[in-house]
Amino acid sequence: MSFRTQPLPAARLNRCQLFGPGSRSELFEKMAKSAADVINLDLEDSVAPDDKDNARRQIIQAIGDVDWGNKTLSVRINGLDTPFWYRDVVDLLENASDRLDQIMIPKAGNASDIYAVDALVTAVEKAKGRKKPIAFEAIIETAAGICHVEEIAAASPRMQAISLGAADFAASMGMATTGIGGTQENYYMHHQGQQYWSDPWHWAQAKIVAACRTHGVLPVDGPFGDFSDKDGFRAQALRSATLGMVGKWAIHPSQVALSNEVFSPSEKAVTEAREILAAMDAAKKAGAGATVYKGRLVDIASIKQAEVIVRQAELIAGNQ
Ligand SMILES: CCC(=O)SCCNC(=O)CCNC(=O)[C@H](O)C(C)(C)COP(=O)(O)OP(=O)(O)OC[C@H]1O[C@@H](n2cnc3c(N)ncnc32)[C@H](O)[C@@H]1OP(=O)(O)O
Ligand SMILES: O=CC(=O)O
Ligand SMILES: [Mg+2]
Repeated sequence: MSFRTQPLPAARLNRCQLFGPGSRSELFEKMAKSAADVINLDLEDSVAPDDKDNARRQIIQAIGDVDWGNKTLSVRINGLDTPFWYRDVVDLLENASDRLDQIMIPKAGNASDIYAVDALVTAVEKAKGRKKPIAFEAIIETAAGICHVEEIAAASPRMQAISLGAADFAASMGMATTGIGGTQENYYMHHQGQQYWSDPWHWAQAKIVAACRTHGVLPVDGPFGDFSDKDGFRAQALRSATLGMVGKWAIHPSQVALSNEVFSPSEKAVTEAREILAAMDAAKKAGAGATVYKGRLVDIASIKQAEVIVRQAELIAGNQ
């Protein structure tokens, strides 16, 4: 292993990110009362161009007025290819209260995109004497973004999370689908008369997870458009969790509980993880690096695996 140890990501819960358009202020209180760990107030694609100024004003007002509890409060700004993004950053940083935690940068294509937003944010923070540094999350949702995901993860000490945005990603890649995430009807293997569905998002997710883990950034799965399909959402979220992602977006309140459930380790998993740690502790005292737990090998790597689950359980317990 490299002598550089893998940095831990920010110690915060990110099991579910609930989105809502900045133009729909009647949703803000409902979002604040939800069980989502992260709130994403949107200035980008859920807001019509003529409504951007109004949405910006409403969001700035609500950041100060609404009780957001202990949630991470994030605003998705417009992409760097639009005339809106600089005004989003300047107005937010000049006028929003210190309750704002994070800015989400959509369609990040390379490290320079993050650098540009960082330069602007840093200047306004200094000019206004803002006490709390704003964190960044980015969305990988273009061909350029997935090619450069590692440099994006490393681009700024402000970077705390990266999501896969399945809708724009599919469009940018020229994928033959209008579905947002989940199983794609035509993506299957055929064997002896049977169809076996594959996961077209898998490779991009794995690439994002590796880049994030290398640089201590939280990897997150993005939207699942069909909010009436709970089984489909759960299957997608379970695959993401198994690959190392820490959470998923909710584009409708009905997806919040599902996401929280999938990205919270079960009691059984936590008990097992603690038992593995205890078994390895006993092995260490006996001078062994490996032992047997429930008939299977556990060794020093198992300690690190178990610690992932215990750390998440402790974060959840600390949040209650
Ligand atoms: C795909 C690429 C992306 O960029 S995704 C991220 C950007 N998109 C978004 O932010 C969209 C977020 N979602 C929404 O705007 C709405 O949920 C959509 C999907 C339009 C559905 O709205 P609507 O028809 O009002 O839903 P509904 O009648 O089923 O609502 C039931 C109750 O829940 C509420 N609700 C709705 N959406 C939210 C939300 N995002 N956060 C919190 N609460 C929400 C509704 O107001 C309604 O409440 P009540 O039962 O009447 O009190
Ligand atoms: O912004 C999210 C997406 O899926 O596109
Ligand atoms: Mg998008």
